[in-house]
Amino acid sequence: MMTNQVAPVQALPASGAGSVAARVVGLSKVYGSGSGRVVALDNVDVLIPAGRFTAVMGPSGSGKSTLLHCLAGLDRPTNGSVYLGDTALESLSDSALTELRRREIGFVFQSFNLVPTLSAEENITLPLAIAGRRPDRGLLTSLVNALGLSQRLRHRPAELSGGQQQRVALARALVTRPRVVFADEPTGNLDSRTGAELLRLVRHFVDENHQTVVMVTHDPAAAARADEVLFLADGRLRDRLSAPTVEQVLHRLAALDEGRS
Ligand SMILES: Nc1ncnc2c1ncn2[C@@H]1O[C@H](COP(=O)(O)OP(=O)(O)OP(=O)(O)O)[C@@H](O)[C@H]1O
Repeated sequence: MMTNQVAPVQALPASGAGSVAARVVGLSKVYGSGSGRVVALDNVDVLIPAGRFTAVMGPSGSGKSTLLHCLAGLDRPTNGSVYLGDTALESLSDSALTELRRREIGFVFQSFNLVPTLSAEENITLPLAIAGRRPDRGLLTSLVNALGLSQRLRHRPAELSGGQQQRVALARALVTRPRVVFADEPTGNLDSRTGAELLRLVRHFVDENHQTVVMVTHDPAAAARADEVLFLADGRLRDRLSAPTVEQVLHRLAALDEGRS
């Protein structure tokens, strides 16, 4: 059932249709040592296609967030390689990695992580301000309109609903035109209707703007909005499912549990 194959590095085109946005090869991540040693990821190969929506599922502690953090350059692997496009992250110094992250990666967190003292607009443009770049007004307007935030730009996060805050966080992740947006349980703090609306917007940016998105989720309905679901268990890639339905996702999760017991 599992097709855990990674094409040779040289054979992968850098951009364009059918290209690869990111990949990990032989990725392992070990935390701690001695009796506190935890193998969070164990020799994982994953390929993230450009312009597609990939979901990552698996039981609690299976390594989903660790995989996302390694892919996004927020955490360094113990072994193996992470590529963003053609760039091997291990070849970069910490400052070059920070620079690359600012340019090429957007991140959406479960808890929104907005700056409470800044307005919605200031939160959205913060990554550009940090990078010393001016906002592209056309892009900003189209993002704000697509996300239904035009009447909320002067509001602070505390004056916004959870769904609005997460839409601000999504705009902030998209405003730099990143190569990949990583989302760690972006609907985890939203009710199901608001979560579904956020996923509709994510899907819109994938379909209309060819945005690459990788999302960790526990919710089969959320995963079913993706083009492909990767299933992790015990730090390993156990299964993958293309064009998922909710029923198929549930079935694969059950099979994953049976495989572990
Ligand atoms: N900084 C850390 N120090 C020590 N162990 C860690 C650290 N981060 C993660 N782990 C361990 O690594 C394993 C994988 O954690 P990870 O957060 O990636 O799992 P997850 O699948 O995202 O879980 P959840 O669904 O509960 O968020 C777990 O056993 C966790 O306890």
